[in-house]
Amino acid sequence: MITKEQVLAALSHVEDPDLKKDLVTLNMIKDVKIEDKTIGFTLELTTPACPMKEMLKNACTNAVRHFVLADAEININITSRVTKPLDISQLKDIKNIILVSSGKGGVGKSTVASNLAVTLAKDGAKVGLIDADIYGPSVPIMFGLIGAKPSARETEDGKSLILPIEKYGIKLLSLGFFADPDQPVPWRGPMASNAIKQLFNDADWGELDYLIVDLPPGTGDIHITISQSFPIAGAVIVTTPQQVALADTRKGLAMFRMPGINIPVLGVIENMSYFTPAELPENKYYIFGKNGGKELAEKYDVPFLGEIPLVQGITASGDSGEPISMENDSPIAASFTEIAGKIAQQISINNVQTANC
Ligand SMILES: Nc1ncnc2c1ncn2[C@@H]1O[C@H](COP(=O)(O)OP(=O)(O)OP(=O)(O)O)[C@@H](O)[C@H]1O
Repeated sequence: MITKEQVLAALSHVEDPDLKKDLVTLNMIKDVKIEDKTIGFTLELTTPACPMKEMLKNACTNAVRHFVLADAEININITSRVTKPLDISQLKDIKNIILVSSGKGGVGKSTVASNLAVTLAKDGAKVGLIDADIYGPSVPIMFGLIGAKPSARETEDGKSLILPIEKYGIKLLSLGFFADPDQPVPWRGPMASNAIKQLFNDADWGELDYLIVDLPPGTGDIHITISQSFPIAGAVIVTTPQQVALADTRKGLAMFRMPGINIPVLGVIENMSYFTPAELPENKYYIFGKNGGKELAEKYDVPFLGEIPLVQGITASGDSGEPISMENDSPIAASFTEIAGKIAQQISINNVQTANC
C-alpha cells in the first residue's frame, strides 16, 4: 500500500526553482490523499499568478511516478496563499504593496497599473488599486467611475472608514474621487501627503494580496511619504524606449535605492515598445528605438519585466472604462499576464528571502 510518507518523500525531490528549496520543506504540499493507485494532493503556490504553475505540476507528477508508482493516477489541486514581507505594521491585512512609477509623465504608468490590477485579479488574487496621481488621477476614467463617490462606515470604536469602490473584482480608491474634476491643481504639499496616507490608513481594504499604487510621475513628496510611511514590497518602473524617458527613469531608479527609502526595485516595464499593425500581426516596428528598457534594466541590475506593444485599442478601452486586459484573447492581455507573473514571482522570492534572514 502506498503511504503519505512515500508521496512526500517523492515530492521532496521537486525544487521550486525560485525559492531554491523543495516543495515539502516549503510546506507547499497539503492534503495528501491516497486511494489504491490514485494519489491526490494540493500544491499551494505563493501566488496565483505563478508563471511556473504548469512546470511545477508536471515535476510533481513525474516525481510521484518515478519514486512511488509508475502508473499512478495523479490529481493535483493548485491553490495559493500569497506571502508577505515580515514588517507589515498597521496595514496587517494588506500583504504586498506594489508601487508603479515612471520618471516621466504620459509613458503609460496608469495604464500599466490598472491592467496589472486586472490581470492579478483575473488570476484569483485579492487586489486593491490606489490612484495616488495628484496631477491627473486616471483611475476614475479607466474604470468607468467618473463622478463616483466612495461611501464610509463607522467602526465599533467610532472611527470612520472609507469604503473602496469595487469594479471587476478590484477595490479602488483614487484621489480623483475626492476632488472637483474642474479644479486645476487639487492636491498640493502636506494636504496631498495627508490625503494619500488616508487612502491607506482610513479605508476598509479588508484582506488584500496585492495593493497596487499608481504614483504621480517623477520623484517627489508623494513618493517619499508613501515609501517612508508604509512597508512596500517593491516598485516597478514604467518607461518608453525613448532616451528622454530613460534619463528620467534613471532618476526614479536611483530614488528607490536612496538610504531612508530603500525599496526593492522589482523591475522595468517597457511600454509602447513596438507597433504591430492588425493586418500584419507578425511585423513589429520599433518606432521609438529598440531594447532601451532592457538595457536600462541590465545596467542597473534589476529584472526586465517585459515589453508592451503600442496598440490602438488601449486608449479606447481606457476611455470606455474597461482596461484592455479584460479582453482575454488580446495579445496585450498576454503581455500583462507575463509581466504580472514576473512581478508576483519576484515578490514571493523576496518574501521568502526576508523570512529566512
Ligand atoms: N501601449 C500603449 N499603446 C497605445 N496607447 C497607450 C499605451 N499605453 C498608454 N497609452 C495611452 O497613452 C496615454 C497616457 O497613458 P497613461 O495615462 O497610462 O500614462 P501615465 O504615465 O499614467 O500618464 P500621467 O502623466 O498622466 O501619469 C493614454 O491615452 C493611454 O491610453
